[in-house]
Amino acid sequence: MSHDCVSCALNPQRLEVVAGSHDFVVVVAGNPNTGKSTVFNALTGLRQRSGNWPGTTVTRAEGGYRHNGRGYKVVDLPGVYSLRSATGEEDVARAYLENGIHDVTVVVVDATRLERHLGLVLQILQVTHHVVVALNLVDEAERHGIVVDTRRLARSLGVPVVATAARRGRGIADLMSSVESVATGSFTSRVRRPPNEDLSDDDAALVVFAEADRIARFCVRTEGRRVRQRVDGALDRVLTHRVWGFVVMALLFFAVFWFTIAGAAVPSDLLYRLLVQDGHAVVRDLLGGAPWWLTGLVADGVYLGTAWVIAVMLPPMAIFFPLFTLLEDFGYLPRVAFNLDRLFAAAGAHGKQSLTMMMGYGCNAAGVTATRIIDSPRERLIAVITNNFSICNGRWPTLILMGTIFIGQLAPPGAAGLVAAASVVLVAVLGIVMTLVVSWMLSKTVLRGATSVYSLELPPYRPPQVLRTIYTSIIDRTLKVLRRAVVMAAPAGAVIWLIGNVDVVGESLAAHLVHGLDPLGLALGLNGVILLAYVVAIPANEIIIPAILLLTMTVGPVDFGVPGGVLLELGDAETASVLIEAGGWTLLTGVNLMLFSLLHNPCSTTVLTIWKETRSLKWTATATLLPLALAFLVTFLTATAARLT
Ligand SMILES: Nc1nc2c(ncn2[C@@H]2O[C@H](COP(=O)(O)OP(=O)(O)OP(=O)(O)O)[C@@H](O)[C@H]2O)c(=O)[nH]1
Ligand SMILES: [Mg+2]
Repeated sequence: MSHDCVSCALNPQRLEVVAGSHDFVVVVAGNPNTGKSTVFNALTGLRQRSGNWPGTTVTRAEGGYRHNGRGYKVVDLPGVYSLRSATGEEDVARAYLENGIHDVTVVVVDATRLERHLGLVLQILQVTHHVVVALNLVDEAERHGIVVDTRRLARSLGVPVVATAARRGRGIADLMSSVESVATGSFTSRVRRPPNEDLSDDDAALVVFAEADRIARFCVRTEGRRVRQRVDGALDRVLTHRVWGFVVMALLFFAVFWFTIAGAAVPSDLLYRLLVQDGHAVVRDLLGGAPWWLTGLVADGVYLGTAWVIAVMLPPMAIFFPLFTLLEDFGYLPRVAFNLDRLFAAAGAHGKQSLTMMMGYGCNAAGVTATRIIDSPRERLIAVITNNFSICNGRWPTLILMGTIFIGQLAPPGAAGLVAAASVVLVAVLGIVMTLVVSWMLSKTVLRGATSVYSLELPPYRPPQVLRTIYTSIIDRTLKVLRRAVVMAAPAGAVIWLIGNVDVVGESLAAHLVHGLDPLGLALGLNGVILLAYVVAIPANEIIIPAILLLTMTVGPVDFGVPGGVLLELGDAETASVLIEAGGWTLLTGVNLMLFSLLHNPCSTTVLTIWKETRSLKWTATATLLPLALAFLVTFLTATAARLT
């Protein structure tokens, strides 16, 4: 089960680095959250994910650089607390450090917490002498009046020590030179006394930590008062307070969603006019001489589907990801995990599940991979199965549109936006409630077992780099997700156009399918169009709304007298009137679509990721079908209740 992937990482064959055009292999190791991935990125110029919480990296990443005419292959590992520990993602790192074929180990330590991180350095030195210590985060140490004497440290350890501030690239050139001198043998590390073989593991650990403490006291000087601890402490008293912690959390998340929804409105509108309205006309013109079906397929199917997805998804993602990353880099996410810990424990789940839940807000596939930070297989499965209730990017647009045209409309015009945002936030909160309820149900039935006791290290608050965060989260996350959406939207647009235009016994194929699905759809307070759209959108949820609009127009009773696809050029108000007049939608349809969107099965990418992570057909099927069954049940209940009143 979940540890299969870890054990194959433990397989020594997998640990061999494939020979390529490099002369040396360098591995970056260290305690969690010390900036290993940031050092890796600075060395290689890559953009491996970093974040201010322990457990950001769960698998190893590889890259390379050239220095003085030699090629270096670099491997970034998950953090380890100790070479003796044995949790999921730590195993990957530990096995690599002990058996991996590498020439130099760069051990990254946090200059502000040297005493805690030297233990691991000493343990690694018992395995290899080819070590360079990257004393990272020296910028933060300077800010807090902590001075580390690198010469003394290097002398005590017998290996080169380089001060770095990897986020700004400081010290990286020196680090490369030191790596070179250790790799080529021009620097000979001092061989340390081997550990006493007769000691028990516990005693050996005590010896190591006593030495770490001695070296740290010898090399670290703290100037001035420990302002940082006071500030961090004061912040934590509020942010992790039993009552205020929740208040701040609710306000912060409301603010993030509200900024996303309100801030995306204007740019979305602009893109919409540019890509969907003007762009569509241009594409049709360009295809002027082509046969009608080609124009239809390309302009009304592929182009419109894709343009719609970009216009609707790009702005909210470009706002949501940077905001979320700023909170993450500041160090807020582990505090949320701390606050929600009791709720998750009461639900029989692991406290770290709140971290994986939050990763799911961008993309459930990412959330599922992040569950590797949970060691217990039982609790990890609960986290995998319930990640679906974190609303991913593909689903925000549907919620926002439904909230705007069905719920916002109920409020007076001035408050419409706020009410629409509130309805979306309410659905998100419902998602958290569902996560807890389903976790509880699973832990009481098929996934019974003890709740793990774990220690969550609260990382220090770190002022994030605002501009850089905005830049990297737009380039890395937003564009990556968008590319995927577009790749999925183009063929889906073509499929929808085709089934809408291929006639079978007097009706289009789409009409046959929609009418077949109508009875079930209406019983759920939805309709056949919505269900068919969800089938077409199994590869990617992003295309639900364009699929619904195109299908409504194709099979709806009202003839708008316009060629296929053109209805997608409508704004919110017109979209509403199309859905209501041609599709026969009511408030119930809008609300139930929101509920269905929250609950239904994960997209195909996520299902594939669940399979890769669990290697179990049973659990992959459970994670796929349980949410779908819930979606049917909840929408059926609300539809029935609505009909009775
Ligand atoms: N101020 C400052 N922040 C840094 C520096 N290096 C890394 N950080 C920040 O520290 C946090 C942790 O960095 P990562 O590179 O993700 O750390 P990691 O060691 O790979 O973490 P895990 O993979 O979770 O073990 C991020 O928020 C980084 O932006 C630095 O030199 N200075
Ligand atoms: Mg990392």
